[in-house]
Amino acid sequence: MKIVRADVIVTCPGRNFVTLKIVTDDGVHGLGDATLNGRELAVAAYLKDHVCPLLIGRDPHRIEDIWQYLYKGAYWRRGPVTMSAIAAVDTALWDIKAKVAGLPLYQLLGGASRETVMVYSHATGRDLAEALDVYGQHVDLGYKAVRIQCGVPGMRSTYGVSKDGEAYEPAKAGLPEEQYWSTEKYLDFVPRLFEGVRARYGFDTHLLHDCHHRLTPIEAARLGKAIEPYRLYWMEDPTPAENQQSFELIRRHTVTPLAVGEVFNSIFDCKQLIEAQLIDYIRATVVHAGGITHLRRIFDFAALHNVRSGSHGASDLSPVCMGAALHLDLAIPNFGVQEFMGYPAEALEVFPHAWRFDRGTMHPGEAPGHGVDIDEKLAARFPYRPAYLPVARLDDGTLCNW
Ligand SMILES: O=C(O)[C@@H](O)[C@@H](O)[C@H](O)[C@H](O)CO
Ligand SMILES: [Mg+2]
Repeated sequence: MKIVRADVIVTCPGRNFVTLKIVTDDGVHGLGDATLNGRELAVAAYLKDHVCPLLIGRDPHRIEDIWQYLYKGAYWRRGPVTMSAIAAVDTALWDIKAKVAGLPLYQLLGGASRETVMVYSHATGRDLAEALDVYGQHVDLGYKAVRIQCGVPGMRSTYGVSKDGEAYEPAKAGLPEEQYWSTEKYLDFVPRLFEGVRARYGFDTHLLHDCHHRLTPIEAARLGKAIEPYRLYWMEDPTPAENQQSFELIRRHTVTPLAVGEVFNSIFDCKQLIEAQLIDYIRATVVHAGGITHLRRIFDFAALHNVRSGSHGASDLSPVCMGAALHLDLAIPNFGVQEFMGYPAEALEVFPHAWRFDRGTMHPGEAPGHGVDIDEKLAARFPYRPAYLPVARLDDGTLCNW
């Protein structure tokens, strides 16, 4: 079998997505997600100009060899653009292999280790009262794990909260929006949010929260310690993880579980975090961490150190990525939880999918491959629209972590 075509499809059904479609001489095709929020066209160009021509004529079954060829052969290793492109190729090849075998992808990964995949949803509110009400709505929908984010009194904007009460979407059309941030106000307020959740809903649901890289290690340590009575499932991205050693300081002070990894693209971004058991959940995902092949390697390494998975699944990771992620989630022994924000209705139409959601759990479905396809005619009706993640500044104008 040979690869005869590799096409990059850019579409914006509610938000921008980049998809790689690989076609074989047998007429089988596979899809991979290549979406990098706010830098979509860079990955599209990397694929079109530098990767697709290298694929033509190769045997699609040689997934590991093609992965190594694209990784080692580029000379320039790692980085989100390169690794998202490699991920797209890898995911499409696994899709093809499973389709040829006539099996859902999870069967090729060792078969199901569980019946369903627990997902966590996003409860957001402009203030405490709204956030607590929305949390309750998610519990009523059957979610067993809910992440809560809330507007902070005295702060004009904050991470993770939609302005209009609609579904939260971080990227905005046009140039990046400037937001403001005050760690002091946040740290004063946020323990009350978790106290409110536990007082009203008890301890039956897993409670999650994303700090979105905003704290210094010592601030994160202070927060983790303060919120121990509310027993969070995890505190996510408390501080930027470029310096993995930072987490030693946080760990020394708190038993609040830590989850990190949505911006990671390689096992080397989390090697120390995992080896030294500085985190509890690794949140890397298929599209940004080199595809099924490389993410499986990360998860297996994490399993050796009692670290569980908690893959990023925001709406900027396409329904193709979600499909692929669910197969891995179902198969690996050290699964923790999968993020699921849902998608705009148009996106679900552009990407027909076998995965399904049922009261806080998901399943990748039994279709051969990863089970997600693309309606190219419909996709063409939604051309790319520039959209960017915001940036954040402190009161004095200093640019800080968003
Ligand atoms: O945990 C999450 O879902 C977030 O951190 C994301 O919304 C993140 O900001 C976006 O996916 C960035 O593209
Ligand atoms: Mg996050």
